[in-house]
Amino acid sequence: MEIQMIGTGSAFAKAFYNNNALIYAEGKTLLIDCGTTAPVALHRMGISLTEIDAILITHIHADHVGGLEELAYRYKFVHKIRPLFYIADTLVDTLWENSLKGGLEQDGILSLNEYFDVRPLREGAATELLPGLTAELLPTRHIPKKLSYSVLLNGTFFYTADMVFDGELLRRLVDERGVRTIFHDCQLQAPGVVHACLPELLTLPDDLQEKIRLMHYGDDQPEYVGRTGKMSFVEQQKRYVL
Ligand SMILES: O=c1ccn([C@@H]2O[C@H](COP(=O)(O)O)[C@@H](O)[C@H]2O)c(=O)[nH]1
Ligand SMILES: [Zn+2]
Ligand SMILES: [Zn+2]
Repeated sequence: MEIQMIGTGSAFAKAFYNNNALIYAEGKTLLIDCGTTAPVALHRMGISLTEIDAILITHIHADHVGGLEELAYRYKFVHKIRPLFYIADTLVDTLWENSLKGGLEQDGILSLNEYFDVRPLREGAATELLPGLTAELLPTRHIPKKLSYSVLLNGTFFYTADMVFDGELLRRLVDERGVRTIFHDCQLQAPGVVHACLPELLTLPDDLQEKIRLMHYGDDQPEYVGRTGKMSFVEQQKRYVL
């Protein structure tokens, strides 16, 4: 399994694309989240939508779902394919009713299923998304009363969506679930109100920090190189073997 972030930026970053990822496994490709900048990032990387076999959505913020209208139209009317689309069962209706319907509903097209092969996921249940690629959604805290899910891939790789600091969860995942690598969203300056912030992540013991790579950062990221303890930054568009 390999990962390539098409972007590593925060919601407001301008020097980086939105924090969305491509996962490569056994010749197939999964897109995790599809923010507003995803279509242009994929285009500039030379990646065709036809190379993406499935999409997984973590939560409903524009830097994670804002590119879906364009993808839906291009898949349906240009490529004439309906890719697999994974999302927590608790978010399916909200995504359509509150985010996409205004743009995508038209005569004879009344649901997200017309564009994507929607496969609702139950939280906590490991599901094979593509051959050789299983995912388990873990509800993690982000915005009060707003559902957001982090993802455990193939049991060993933990990809936070957007989440506040939760050192106990990270400890349990490593000690009890065998997680070896963590890609963690990170707000570089305190306070981390809706994300983990760097000062909080720096309180983690070295053995956890060594497993963590930081993503979802702001345009000030270059100022923090060398100031992240045992953690390191994920580089946008570089491929990592997991
Ligand atoms: O209660 C809130 C809600 C949002 N924010 C800011 O907005 C962005 C939302 O985008 P994310 O993708 O979740 O980052 C968040 O980073 C905050 O900057 C907030 O401060 N408080
Ligand atoms: Zn975000
Ligand atoms: Zn968010």
